[in-house]
Amino acid sequence: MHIFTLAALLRLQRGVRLHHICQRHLHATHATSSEWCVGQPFSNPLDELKKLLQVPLIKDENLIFKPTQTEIRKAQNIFQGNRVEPLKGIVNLDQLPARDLPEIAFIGQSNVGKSSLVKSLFRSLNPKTNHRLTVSKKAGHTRTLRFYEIPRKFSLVDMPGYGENMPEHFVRSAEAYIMTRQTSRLKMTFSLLDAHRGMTENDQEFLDKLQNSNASFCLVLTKIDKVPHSHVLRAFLALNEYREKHLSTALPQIFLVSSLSGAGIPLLRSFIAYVTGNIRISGH
Ligand SMILES: Nc1nc2c(ncn2[C@@H]2O[C@H](COP(=O)(O)OP(=O)(O)OP(=O)(O)O)[C@@H](O)[C@H]2O)c(=O)[nH]1
Ligand SMILES: [Mg+2]
Repeated sequence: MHIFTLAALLRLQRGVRLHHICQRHLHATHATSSEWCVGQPFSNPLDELKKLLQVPLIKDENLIFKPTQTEIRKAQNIFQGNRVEPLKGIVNLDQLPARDLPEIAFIGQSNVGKSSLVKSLFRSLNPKTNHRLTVSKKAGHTRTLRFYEIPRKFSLVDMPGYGENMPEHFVRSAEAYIMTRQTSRLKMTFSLLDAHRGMTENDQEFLDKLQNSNASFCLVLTKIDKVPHSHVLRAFLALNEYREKHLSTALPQIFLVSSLSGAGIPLLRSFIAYVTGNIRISGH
């Protein structure tokens, strides 16, 4: 079954409000970032969070993307065994690439880790590409839409962020691209939120715009290495609760990643390979 059909079905479902339950059942923990996915590079960091609760973290049916280890491994080869071509950054949408490749966009507040995530997805595959993709401590570093193509497979699109030091063209460039790019081209928009900072008013405003658009989008919690697991759990539950209340069109599954440690990256690679039609996932 195609993922959008699955997502459409799941939109109709309502999850339980776990946030309040969690406050009562949270195990005391001081587990640190370095303990994510130890010895299991292909696992979902969410599995680590499950250990902190005595009740289910999320409903089983909301975990809709469950590839096997073999399927995840296959996806790594697509990212790490192919040449990546960075295109020239653009601001005007009439300069968008004409090539008919599936696209995946990364959006979020400035400094949330968009460029780092794209870099991490391609890491170790092509050092020449890695050094062209720059990141910075200073918010507002990426100023244009940057397409990174794996020829004949897909493009990942890094973008400027909203919030601090947002470029003046943000609405007519990044935002307009996400809201108007035909869904036949833009297969998925990853909306990034910082596990350390939690969801901000700017995030809520942008997520509400996505909800009111035709864009297919899903939520990604970044920088999970930066804070204790209990902090990530609270950020996850708050985001999941917001999703249940306000974001019925978002994919019900939230991804957790650390671009620094690589936790969650193989799973995200396999999801991208799947939504762009580059691998098959059994049962989907
Ligand atoms: N600890 C940690 N730091 C991260 C992670 N991802 C990004 N960072 C740091 O966060 C800062 C911002 O990262 P970028 O990838 O440039 O963020 P961005 O969203 O592209 O920012 P703009 O281009 O300014 O919109 C940099 O100092 C990164 O090193 C992560 O997973 N863990
Ligand atoms: Mg950037």
